[in-house]
Formats: sequence, C-alpha cells, structure tokens
Amino acid sequence: MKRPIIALDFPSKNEIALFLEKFPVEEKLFVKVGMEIFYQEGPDIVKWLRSLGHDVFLDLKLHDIPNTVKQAMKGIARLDVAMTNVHAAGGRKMMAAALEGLREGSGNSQQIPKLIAVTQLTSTSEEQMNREQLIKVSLKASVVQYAKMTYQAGLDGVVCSALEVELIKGNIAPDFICLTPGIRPRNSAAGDQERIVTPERARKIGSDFIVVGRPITQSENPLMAYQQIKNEWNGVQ
Ligand SMILES: O=c1ccn([C@@H]2O[C@H](COP(=O)(O)O)[C@@H](O)[C@H]2O)c(=O)[nH]1
Repeated sequence: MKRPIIALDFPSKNEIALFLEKFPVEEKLFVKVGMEIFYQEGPDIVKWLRSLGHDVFLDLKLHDIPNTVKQAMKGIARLDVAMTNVHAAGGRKMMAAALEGLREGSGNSQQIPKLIAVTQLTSTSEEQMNREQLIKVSLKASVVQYAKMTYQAGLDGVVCSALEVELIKGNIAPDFICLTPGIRPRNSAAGDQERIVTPERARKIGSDFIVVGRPITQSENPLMAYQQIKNEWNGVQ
C-alpha cells in the first residue's frame, strides 16, 4: 500500500516521540521533516527518524544563489533522506546546482535522494499570485512554467496541488513526480491551505505522493486518521 507522507510539524523532538508512540513500532512511516522541527533540532532529528526505520522527505525548500544551494545540498546528501526540495522560483541554474550538490555530496553514487521543486505553494491563490507576485497569468500556467523549468534542470518532479497534476503530467511526462500537499479529507478544515483536494480525488487524478499534516497530527486519534487517509489514498473501502 502507498503511504501518505506525514508532515511532522511539531515544535520539539519530544512531541514527535509522543506522536509516534501512537503507531505500532513495526509500522514504518514516510514522514516529512520541515522547517519548524529542523530549525529546532537540526540534522539529528533526521538521523533519529532514520534510526527508527522511517523514510524521510526533508522539506527545507532551499531558495538562494546557486553556489549556496549547491553547498547546502552536499550536506543534505549525507543525511540519507529519500527526497528533498528547492523552490523552482530560484531558477534553472539554482536547481541544476542543487542537483550537482546532491550528486557530489553522495560521492556520485547512483543512490541519491529524489530532488523536487516547489511550484506555487498550495497556500497561494490565483488572486494572491496576480496581486502580490505580479504574475499576470493563471495560477495553472505559472505552475506549469515552474514545472517545465524544473524538468529542464534535470530534477525528478515538483510539489504542486493535486489540482495541477493532470496538466503537469500532460505537458511534461507521465513519470514526472507530482507530490501534493494541501490534502484534506471531507469535512476537515482547510486552515491556511487554498488549493485542497481529498485523498480519494488525489489518487484518481494521479498524484504520486500525498503529504498530510494537521488532519493526522491534530486529530484526536492520529492512528485512525492515518489509516483512514491511507485507505482512501489506496482506494480501499
Ligand atoms: O506547497 C506546499 C509545500 C509544502 N507544504 C507543506 O506540507 C505540509 C502540509 O501540512 P497540512 O497541515 O496538511 O496543511 C506542511 O508541512 C507544509 O509546510 C504545503 O502545505 N504546501
């Protein structure tokens, strides 16, 4: 069964440990380490999660000049993560430098983490993008443009809303990874997310990975919430 990626957005390692205690030890999860916990605990949080057998998507969304991103990626390459990312808005040169950094940091081995790029954050609406970023095209056109730049830079895929998956795969390649946050089961609060999709719809549309945070982490019964989302994501009744 495909595993939803759980966004471990907690303020400390202790809180993550308490959260993980709710899952059977043999359940190996795919978890997302983002800025909130990484800036508190540093790389040790990744090493600890790996030592427990969980797969890690390191979601630091690097966005800086190419050389800085390349050097940072060399460090990330040593953390044994399954996947990591940058912002496509950093440009093709920056994305290519990120890939070089990952390759060099992994000793040019075949086994490097998947590298994907954020297109438009799922918390961004078309109206906001037009007004604040002064990008005067549709949100979908902007996402596809970022996805094309990402592909040209040689990366594995993008972070987008499931609402854009068909368009991206149709314009680029069916196997270009589309990882989709902004996932909300029916009747769950959108919060700050703008472009949301249910796990079932994400599956039907063709998302490769879904990322789910608060609907699991803030649930009264995280294990049950996780299992329900996992079943829906896999089309299990
Ligand atoms: O466009 C993006 C990129 C990353 N995220 C991250 O995914 C999770 C979503 O958490 P929820 O609680 O399910 O909203 C969060 O860690 C974000 O940093 C995203 O939402 N959108």
